[in-house]
Amino acid sequence: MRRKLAAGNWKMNGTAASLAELEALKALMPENAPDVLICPPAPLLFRANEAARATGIQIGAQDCHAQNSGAFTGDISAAMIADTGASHVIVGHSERREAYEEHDSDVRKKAKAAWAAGLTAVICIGESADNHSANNTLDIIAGQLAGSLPDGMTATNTVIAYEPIWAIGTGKVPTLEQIVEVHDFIRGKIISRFGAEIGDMIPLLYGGSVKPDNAAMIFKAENVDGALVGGASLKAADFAPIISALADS
Ligand SMILES: O=C(CO)COP(=O)(O)O
Repeated sequence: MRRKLAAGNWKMNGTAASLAELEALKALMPENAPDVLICPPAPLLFRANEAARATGIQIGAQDCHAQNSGAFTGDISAAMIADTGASHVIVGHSERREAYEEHDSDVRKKAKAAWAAGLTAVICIGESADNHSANNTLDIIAGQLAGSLPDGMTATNTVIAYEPIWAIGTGKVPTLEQIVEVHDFIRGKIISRFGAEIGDMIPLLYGGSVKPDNAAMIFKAENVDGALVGGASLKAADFAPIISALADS
């Protein structure tokens, strides 16, 4: 059985006061809750880990540098993230690919740095609106998987998040058929490259406008093992029903 994961990406939102949402979330979570991960902004990581300790909620970062240390002003390394007590780091989010021109090769290096620090890498992929309209989704995804996933992926060191860029923050969500098609395709690709023992066990998340009212539909897809949620992860009252929908799927 693959583990289910409800992951929240707070992006550049939240202050220390927002960490009260962790306890609120714990109170609203069902007893059979799947794994839950919150990725707050980097300055909150230490405090988030403290606040989450009694809740069972895991904490992750939103990006890391590919190097362990050095003259990289403003950056943070995977080792530093691990030092806060965090367990995961998102790499290759489309907002970073776009705003910082991160390419597959950068994402691959960051994922390896995450592994070296003992973190699970949440590797993001997803096609643009133009590629979606031109029916190039599967080609783009195949290229991103080939380029962004390092050799050495195991059943526990990686989570893959498929986030169509046109669905992020727009309220637009692919149809269930489209979600099934892409996640089945990703599953097939990782099984053929890494073998069934690994490829079958990697959790695949869907991300892009996941909300309490569409989560159950999204989790119907057999190869969707959870979600990477932006806006609706900021408030416990919005994230908890998504977690419950995943638990019930
Ligand atoms: O980018 C996302 C999560 O990483 C998705 O964001 P939204 O859920 O706000 O669309």
